[in-house]
Amino acid sequence: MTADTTPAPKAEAAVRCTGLTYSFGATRAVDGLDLTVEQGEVFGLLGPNGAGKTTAIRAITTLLPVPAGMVSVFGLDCARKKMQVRRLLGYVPQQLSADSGLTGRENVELFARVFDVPRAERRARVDEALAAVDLSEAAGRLAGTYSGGMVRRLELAQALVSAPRLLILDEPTIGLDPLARAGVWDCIAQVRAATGMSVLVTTHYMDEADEHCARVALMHRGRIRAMGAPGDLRAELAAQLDADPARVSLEDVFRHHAGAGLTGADRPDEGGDFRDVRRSRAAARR
Ligand SMILES: Nc1ncnc2c1ncn2[C@@H]1O[C@H](COP(=O)(O)OP(=O)(O)OP(=O)(O)O)[C@@H](O)[C@H]1O
Repeated sequence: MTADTTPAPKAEAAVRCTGLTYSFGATRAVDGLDLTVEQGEVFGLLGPNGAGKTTAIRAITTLLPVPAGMVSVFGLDCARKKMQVRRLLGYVPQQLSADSGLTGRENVELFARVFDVPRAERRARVDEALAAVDLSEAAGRLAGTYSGGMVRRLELAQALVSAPRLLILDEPTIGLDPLARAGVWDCIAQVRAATGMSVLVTTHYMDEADEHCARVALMHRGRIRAMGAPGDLRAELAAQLDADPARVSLEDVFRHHAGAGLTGADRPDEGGDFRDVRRSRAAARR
């Protein structure tokens, strides 16, 4: 008897974008984006302010139309199966979505109702979501009394309560101190390990993506400039430059692929590079 060598059918990708293009008037925010997020992976979409990350995410979440190209989530066409796609998603937007006048628990309960979690399961699912982000003890306090890190984790609980297969997070750690950032990433890792859900996250913190994402896409001016496992991208550049791989960062990879344009010198309205962005956000917080 011969062994069956037929390869197992490949699982449908969690996200597949092919030639996604989106313009705001004359501004081409996303310019022919090809991207695949495999099931179960944590995928980082990286780039400076204005790179087109949020626009791409909003097309994937069906909040923006797909005027050119194709976007699918678990094989469902985002342009034609909006409601089915939405049922598979948990989305934490960049803007704060928690209500400071409600307790942590009430915020999560609200999302459970909005996402139509069956009434009989609601209490248990809210408890589980709060426990997953380590907010069980603080659940009875008003969200307005939470620290920045707790608010971000609360928003994560809001997105998790509907048990999504794909979690999409837009800049989940922006404005947080290093300890709070680590707390958010720990929650993401634990939930992913427990549920096997796929995670698509945008950030311009290259060091965080390097540590926490299985694969990343480096985006600049609406286009992907490099894509792969962070370690592979760093090793490739080190080999090209004949440099010590330990001394090559993901930020170096980005600079290498995005070139001089990253400084914004030829696009003054966008302004600055990663270090400038970090500095300006830090200054804004002060
Ligand atoms: N509603 C809008 N109207 C007009 N232009 C927009 C709008 N939203 C985004 N843009 C422009 O589209 C481009 C991509 O913006 P987008 O917000 O997708 O970038 P981003 O990578 O998410 O940036 P950030 O890290 O600041 O969130 C930018 O040039 C931006 O100015």
